[in-house]
Amino acid sequence: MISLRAAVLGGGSWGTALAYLLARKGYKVKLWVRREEVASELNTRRENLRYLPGVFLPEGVTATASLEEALKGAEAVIFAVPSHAFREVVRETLPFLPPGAYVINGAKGLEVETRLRLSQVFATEAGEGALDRYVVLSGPSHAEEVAREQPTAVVVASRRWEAAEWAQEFLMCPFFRVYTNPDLVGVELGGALKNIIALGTGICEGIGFGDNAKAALMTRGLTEIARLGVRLGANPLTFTGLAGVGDLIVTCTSRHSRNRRAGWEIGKGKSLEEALAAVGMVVEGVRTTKVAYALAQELGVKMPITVETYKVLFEGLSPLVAAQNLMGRARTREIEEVGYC
Ligand SMILES: NC(=O)C1=CN([C@@H]2O[C@H](COP(=O)(O)OP(=O)(O)OC[C@H]3O[C@@H](n4cnc5c(N)ncnc54)[C@H](O)[C@@H]3O)[C@@H](O)[C@H]2O)C=CC1
Ligand SMILES: O=C(CO)COP(=O)(O)O
Repeated sequence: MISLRAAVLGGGSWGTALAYLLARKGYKVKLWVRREEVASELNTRRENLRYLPGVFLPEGVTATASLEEALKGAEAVIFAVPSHAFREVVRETLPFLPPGAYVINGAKGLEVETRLRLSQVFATEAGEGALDRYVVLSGPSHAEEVAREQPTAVVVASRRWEAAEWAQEFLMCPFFRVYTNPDLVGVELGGALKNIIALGTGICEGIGFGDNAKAALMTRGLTEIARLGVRLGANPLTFTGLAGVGDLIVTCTSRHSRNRRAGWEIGKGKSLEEALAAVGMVVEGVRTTKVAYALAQELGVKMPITVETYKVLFEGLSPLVAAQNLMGRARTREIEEVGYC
């Protein structure tokens, strides 16, 4: 592919890793960060010490604190900011967004105040028609491994097939394999909801439970992700793919996962605030638990793991009691529940 210009918005671990990848593909990359000092440190040191130490940015990456400069001439704009900042950054970006540019969103979360998926947030800010150039990027992809060129497979989805295919070609490289999926709703929800289960798995490990408990949480967690997903219009098969089971596996088991780590700290007895401070990076699952809990109540979807995780995070329930509650639920069938609400 000919050399393209890309703007990556967000100088955390994911933004830095994606800027690295795109520059390795030979593109000219502008990495937007909020603070001038951070931009100049990235430009001189070539390393993001706070969020992705040990990774050196290729020459093709220039950091800037100016959105206007970052977006000038960009063929693609990649959002890599936490989901709670997404609406605000979209709003600031719109005046400078080149008309034909594709928007690729790597954030994995839901908006707490509105309970919207991030593509819906984008549509409310940019207009419904802008969704034709909007693509979500999801799947098992820890920044620490992507930026070290470790083999990774991800998925992109858009309501317009051509946009997903464009993003696939744009992102794909020998260490980053990109699949397409037409199910925007399912790919967004899979990426967001798996973080709740990763928190739960971390809690479980922090308590000292073993691999059986972890496997049970992941499997039954996938069931409730699919239940809510189907109720919200997703294709259940998406949850058997990279944005579903794939990302669930990596987030529940990887030493890189911030959601799993935060859960582990809570399982060891830390408060939510202490756990978040110990992680020091965004833990999307905390806010997503709030949204999924509210949606489950409102829509009457059975999500017992989400409910217990919510109570541990926000109502001071002891993790051990939460585990007992899950184990002590009325006996039920396995298969008939899958994909149901
Ligand atoms: N780190 C990873 O391996 C992956 C992360 N993601 C997703 O990417 C999104 C970003 O996560 P990370 O980069 O990992 O987070 P991070 O915690 O490493 O960094 C967050 C970055 O966002 C910036 N930020 C915070 N509030 C902001 C605001 N209001 N406006 C602009 N920038 C703001 C922070 O200064 C920081 O640079 C999340 O939704 C996460 O789930 C997705 C795939 C992989
Ligand atoms: O989504 C991710 C990997 O695919 C990152 O997960 P964490 O935010 O838990 O680190």
